[in-house]
Amino acid sequence: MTNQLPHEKGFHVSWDQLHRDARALAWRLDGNGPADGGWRAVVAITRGGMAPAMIVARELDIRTVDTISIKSYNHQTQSKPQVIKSPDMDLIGDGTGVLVVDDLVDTGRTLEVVRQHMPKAHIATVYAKPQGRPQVDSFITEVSQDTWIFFPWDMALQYVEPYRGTD
Ligand SMILES: O=P(O)(O)OC[C@H]1O[C@H](OP(=O)(O)OP(=O)(O)O)[C@H](O)[C@@H]1O
Ligand code: HPA
Ligand SMILES: [Mg+2]
Repeated sequence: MTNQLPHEKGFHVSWDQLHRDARALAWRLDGNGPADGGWRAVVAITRGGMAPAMIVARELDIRTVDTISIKSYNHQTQSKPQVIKSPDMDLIGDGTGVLVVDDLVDTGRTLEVVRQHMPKAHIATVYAKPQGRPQVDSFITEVSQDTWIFFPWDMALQYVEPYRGTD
């Protein structure tokens, strides 16, 4: 394992910030579902989409929640996206009224696979990078392409040296 980042900048997101941003996403989506029936299900893209999907489902009072599992990274190295597990397609249909939620879109390759599965679903992420933006229907915060977003489940509190150092 290496500590070296392929990106110049780090954007560190706390649980509190993630909660606020996922709530903001839910509020943005509220009332924007199809006129006949609104949002009827949430599909979380595992694993990173599960925490924001839970918050969005809670805010919008949606109790039908499924998952799609797409693996596209090993640590910070991208490989060809693979569908490991599909949602219940009897429930999802073509995706009308379905909210697909992920933590972020980066290159957009994960969401390309999702769109093939559920062409009419609404895809929402909390964070977005410019290259992936065309793949996402709603998001809250954009960061630059050379930023790596660190999520709270990948971090821990730890000691840092004082700014002026110690003798
Ligand atoms: O837009 P892309 O370039 O495809 O990248 C975005 C995807 O990559 C990460 O998931 P990852 O595949 O690492 O799995 P994880 O959610 O289980 O961490 C992230 O959670 C998004 O799902
Ligand atoms: O910036 C990122 N942070 C965490 N996971 C990711 N997967 C793709 N891009 C990112
Ligand atoms: Mg993911």
